[in-house]
Amino acid sequence: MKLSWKQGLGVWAATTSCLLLAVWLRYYLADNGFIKEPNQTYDYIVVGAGTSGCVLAAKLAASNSKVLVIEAGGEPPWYSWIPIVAPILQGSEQYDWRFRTVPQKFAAGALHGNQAFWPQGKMVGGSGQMNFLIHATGSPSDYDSWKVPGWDSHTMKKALDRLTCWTKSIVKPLVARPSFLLDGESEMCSAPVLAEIENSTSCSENAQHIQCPSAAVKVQRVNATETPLLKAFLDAGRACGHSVSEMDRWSDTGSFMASHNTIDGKAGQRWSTYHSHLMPAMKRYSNLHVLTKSSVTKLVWRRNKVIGIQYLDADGRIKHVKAGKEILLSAGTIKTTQILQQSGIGPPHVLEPLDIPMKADLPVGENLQDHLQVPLFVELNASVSLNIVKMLHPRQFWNYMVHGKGALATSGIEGIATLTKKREDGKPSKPYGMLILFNMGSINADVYTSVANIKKEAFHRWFPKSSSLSQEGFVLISICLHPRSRGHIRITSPDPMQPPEIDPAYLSNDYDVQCSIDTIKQGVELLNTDSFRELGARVHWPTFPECGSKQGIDNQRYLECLVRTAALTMYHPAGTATMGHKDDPDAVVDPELRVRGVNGLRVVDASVLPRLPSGPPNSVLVAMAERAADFIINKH
Ligand SMILES: Cc1cc2nc3c(=O)[nH]c(=O)nc-3n(C[C@H](O)[C@H](O)[C@H](O)COP(=O)(O)OP(=O)(O)OC[C@H]3O[C@@H](n4cnc5c(N)ncnc54)[C@H](O)[C@@H]3O)c2cc1C
Repeated sequence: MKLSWKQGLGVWAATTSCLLLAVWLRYYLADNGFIKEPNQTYDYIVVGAGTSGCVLAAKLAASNSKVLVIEAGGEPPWYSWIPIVAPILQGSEQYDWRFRTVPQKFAAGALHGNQAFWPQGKMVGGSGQMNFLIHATGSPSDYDSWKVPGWDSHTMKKALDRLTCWTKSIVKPLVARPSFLLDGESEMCSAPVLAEIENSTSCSENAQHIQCPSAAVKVQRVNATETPLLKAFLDAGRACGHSVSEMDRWSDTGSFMASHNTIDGKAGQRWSTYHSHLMPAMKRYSNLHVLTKSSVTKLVWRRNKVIGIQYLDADGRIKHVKAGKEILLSAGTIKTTQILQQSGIGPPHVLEPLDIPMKADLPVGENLQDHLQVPLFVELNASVSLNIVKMLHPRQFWNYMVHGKGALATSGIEGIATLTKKREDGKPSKPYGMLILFNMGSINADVYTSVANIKKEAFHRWFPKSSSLSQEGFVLISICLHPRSRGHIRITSPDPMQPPEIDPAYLSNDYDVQCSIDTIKQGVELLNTDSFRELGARVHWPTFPECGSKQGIDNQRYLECLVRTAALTMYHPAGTATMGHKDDPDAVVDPELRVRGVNGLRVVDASVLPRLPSGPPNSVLVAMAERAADFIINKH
């Protein structure tokens, strides 16, 4: 029987809808353990069910404690499990906090009002439920530079190794575990595996001996033999004299490699800490309660001890819950800062004008830092990239729904390079820049301009071919790994529902501009190698009028202007409740993440990072939260 195109479309739409419904049912019916009304008292209250909060809650619940997780957002939408759709959640009123910075003096020229938009997840899973899934562990020198007792590179390596389990390709087909082992249980990698590394060689001997952790980060490595673009990236790196490594390396020397993404390789799904930690713990422990759509506004005090929280429930009523042991703030950098200041923990110059009684004079909100990215579009004339037409092909849906494979099962991030350079004494520097290969030829102007606040005209000068849905190409992202600019987050009203003032002071330190330029130059150099020439690679230098008419790599003034115009957030705000030695005046929390001078309160999220690691921080935060849970369990 021959179908007309309309009938064919109808069959395709019906099949797709059924499959989507099946996925939806699978996730929604599986989620239990959410409560409507909390008890009056718990041992621990975890504020925020994001990357860090999910880990803490699961580990504390496994220690037999009564745990309440309180989350401002609701359950994540079913489509958040599909790796490629992450950007769709940005800008959503329901799932994104939609923070905005104040106008930036030295950056953000392409953005309306020089204001950067900062998406942050507002749902169970937090920002880890909408992120781009890059798994990175940083470099050893990152942790040593913190100079915080107990957080050196040696300790962090152990914590990160405990998280991730590498295995070799011959153990395929992968068998996903039905639920996670929790405390005290473990298994070997060679049996049901928790991580997929295809074609790995460097770790294969070790793989049999590594103990899989109780609740691991599943990591899928993009396979260079399947993606010609990644192969070209790695070959170009090699041709330019960089080292290329098979696996995530624990080293300060920098290298090019395939991206490791936190994707469940078997199902092709996002692997956030909701999935890895909270969801299995909710199914297993009746002492773990999760309350959603409830926003914590303040801490409740008895003298210098925090004994509970005040929150607004889903109907906007003010309510209170007590914690017998501790409150753990894991609300993410911005909201944790806000809750602390609103509760009287912060610097006098923030609290006094608002008549908020001071409980602890600490530099909460200072030391704000973020990674900035400069994305450049590289056009190709070979059919090797993803684009919207290819992604929407019915075969991709089928492949995804039936096999958990294909374009929808990827994040689009395929290659990562950590860069070093020669110092004056001839020795290599520590990693300073990162290149990311984002395999996406067509970029939707409406989506991108609205989520990133980009002026339409600037966008078209930046991504001139974006209107073609079948465009071949990729986005080469350059990141300065250790920016020196520091900003702040400050509340400007005693009303907890008013957003705080966010000023990252982007590019206020000239080092950050030059660091971005050096990274861009190393990225563009790759395009002159045979591997990219064969694909017809051509970079589009944005033609911003304010940057003059001489675009290109040899024009320093153009490059400076480009960075100040086109740098965007890489979504990693951190540092505002920084961790430090217990007597360090710049520290908000001590090495065990207790708020200095306050009893019963810890902070466990990106705000405690003294300095950003050499890469996206999500997996580092998972390791930190696992360690924090150990501190807490050992204490009580
Ligand atoms: C778009 C995007 C892409 C990213 N890509 C990557 C990547 O590829 N790789 C990577 O490593 N990192 C990435 N990141 C960064 C990474 O996801 C974050 O650093 C990490 O998730 C932060 O974890 P957290 O625990 O500090 O906070 P979050 O995960 O943001 O969790 C905070 C939680 O607290 C809740 N909350 C806030 N206020 C309250 C309140 N008052 N009451 C109750 N609950 C509250 C929030 O709703 C949220 O669920 C990305 C981030 C974004 C936004």
